[in-house]
Amino acid sequence: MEGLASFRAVPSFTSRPRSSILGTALNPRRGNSLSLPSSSSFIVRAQQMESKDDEPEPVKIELKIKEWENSMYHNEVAASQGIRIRRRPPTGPPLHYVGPFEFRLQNEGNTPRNILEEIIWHKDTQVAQLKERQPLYSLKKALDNAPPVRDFIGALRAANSRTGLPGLIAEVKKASPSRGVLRENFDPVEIAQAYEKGGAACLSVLADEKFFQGSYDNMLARRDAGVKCPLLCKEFIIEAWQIYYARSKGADAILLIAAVLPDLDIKYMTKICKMLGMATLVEVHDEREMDRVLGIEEVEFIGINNRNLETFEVDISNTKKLLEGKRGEEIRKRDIIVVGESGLFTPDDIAYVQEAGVKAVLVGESIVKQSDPEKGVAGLFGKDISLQSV
Ligand SMILES: O=C(O)c1ccccc1NCC(=O)[C@H](O)[C@H](O)COP(=O)(O)O
Repeated sequence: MEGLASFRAVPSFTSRPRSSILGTALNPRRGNSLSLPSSSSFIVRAQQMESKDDEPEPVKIELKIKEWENSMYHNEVAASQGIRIRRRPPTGPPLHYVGPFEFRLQNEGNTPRNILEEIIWHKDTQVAQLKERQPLYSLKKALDNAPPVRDFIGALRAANSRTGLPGLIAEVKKASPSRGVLRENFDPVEIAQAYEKGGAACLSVLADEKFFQGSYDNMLARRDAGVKCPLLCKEFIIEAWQIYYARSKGADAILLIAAVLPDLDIKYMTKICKMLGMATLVEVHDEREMDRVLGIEEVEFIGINNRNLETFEVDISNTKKLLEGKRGEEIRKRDIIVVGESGLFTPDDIAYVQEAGVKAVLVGESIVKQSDPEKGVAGLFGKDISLQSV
């Protein structure tokens, strides 16, 4: 269904030069013709190319076409792997004209279909801006001053053998799209210290500002405050540049979401992490994603999210379902560490996912909401799991 989004009068319809580009373009990667949306909407896209700089008009149009082709190509590959999350269309909603009026139509193609897609489209814009300020070559130089990498998976294994319980990745989470603000009085460093004292093996730090009220700077602040737990940068990664950025801010591990990234991206980004000494937690939500990820030999660390990031529905039996049968066997054979993520509130929940086969859990809401997060950790496990206790 189409809806009117914005509407304004333009001085003259003919004052805007129309491009002669029509409904097909060459896709250089495949050397064949790529089918485009209806020619009229494509002409309007080309018309929209308002300049940010002094590039001549044909160059700008060419660049926009390339940009458009890239996102279309990505979406085609992603869709062939069952990925529903699309990349942001580079030119936004197309313009339409009626007499002297110009208006934009919101439709399936140019409006995010769910919250995850909205986050990804926002990331796309944000990363483009950040990259302009700090291109990859200067980011790579900044890595020389980054704090040394700590062994994220090693810390989880050690905690698991010390306590006999899943190692805890405690999430420092102020707010979320599904739950709103979780904790008003939020001091990220104080919460991290409390989690560590309570026995967390690692911390998950939300970096996204717009949807989670997180920040990259929280990571460095924690390290400066002497927090020793390795840090997972909880961010929506769509480009390798973000991995270098996370490392420069002190991250020891990053998250890759299989619902967003095609297999080749996961493989490539996992290799970059390895090169940087970081761990890669690859997150899945359903059997199809699990099978894709198990098909990537570089993967050694998998998170099963019990939350559907498109609908927010949470069901902890998802962890059990994905670890049953052949998948569980393969995971054990390859000694892959599995993390049960989201919706874990009680010692029974922890016992349930442990029984299903996880060696670690990622928990946010239930512990961050406690007035004393250190005690919250003990409450979650039904016992004191701090270093002093065992
Ligand atoms: O938590 C959300 O609302 C959310 C929405 C969209 C994308 C991601 C989202 N959360 C990320 C997570 O999966 C959780 O922060 C993490 O697993 C901890 O979950 P919980 O213990 O239930 O807070």
